[in-house]
Amino acid sequence: MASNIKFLGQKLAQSIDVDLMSKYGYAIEQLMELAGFSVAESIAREYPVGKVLLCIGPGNNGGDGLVAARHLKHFGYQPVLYYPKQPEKDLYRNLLTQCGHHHIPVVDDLVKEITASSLIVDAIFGFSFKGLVRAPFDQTLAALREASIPIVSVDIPSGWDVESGDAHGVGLSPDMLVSLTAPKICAKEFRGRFHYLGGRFVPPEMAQKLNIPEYPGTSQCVRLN
Ligand SMILES: NC(=O)C1=CN([C@@H]2O[C@H](COP(=O)(O)OP(=O)(O)OC[C@H]3O[C@@H](n4cnc5c(N)ncnc54)[C@H](OP(=O)(O)O)[C@@H]3O)[C@@H](O)[C@H]2O)[C@@H](O)CC1
Ligand SMILES: [K+]
Repeated sequence: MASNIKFLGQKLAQSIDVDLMSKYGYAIEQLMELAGFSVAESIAREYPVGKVLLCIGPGNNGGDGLVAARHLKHFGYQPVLYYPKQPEKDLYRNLLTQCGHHHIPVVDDLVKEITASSLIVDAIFGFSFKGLVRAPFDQTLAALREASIPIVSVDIPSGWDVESGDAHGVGLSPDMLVSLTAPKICAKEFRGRFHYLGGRFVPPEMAQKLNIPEYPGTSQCVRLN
């Protein structure tokens, strides 16, 4: 590990998120844009341009995926979205509209798209995931577990408990994990090749408490392993 960075439990991760949007004055759109941008940059550092299947969940982890898709398109990748549960919320609708105007299609046949892609982005569940995976995402995770292409997980490997990891044995085994703000406790169990940190929006007071490493130059991400 590159620094003595703090690993966050579920409650602490959620309270940091609240602090960023109250005490520190951020809007969720700003945080999400920088989070998703950092995911796209982490991917661009390690994987060649190609077709990327982004699996989008119903919360803000999914929002990060929608942002990452748009930046990946600008970087020359061919993103497609699998988005089985689309909440009626302006935040996500606007991000989806932006993807539409970037000619990023929404696809239905997950198994077919896995076969046609060179990389999967898991933006299904983040730090608010709890309990056993409910439908329709139980089926989604089952299909993704069968995939033979690399998976990049945003913040948490989906299906993993935020603190105890893949306690039920139904979670994904990503090749890359992009932790946002700071890694969650489950990231100690990460066995993939690339562990990155993104979300370069942490104010110095908070960065010091969490032992966030220096981001190099103008980069939005820093490798942790
Ligand atoms: N400060 C930061 O670092 C920032 C972090 N950001 C990102 O936000 C992420 C956290 O987002 P979040 O709080 O919206 O929750 P998230 O994990 O996406 O999931 C919630 C959804 O999942 C669902 N759900 C839950 N359990 C389930 C189950 N067992 N089976 C099925 N469904 C289940 C739940 O459904 P519900 O329980 O409400 O029915 C709800 O719809 C964080 O990880 C990071 O990626 C950035 O965007 C901004 C800055
Ligand atoms: K995820």
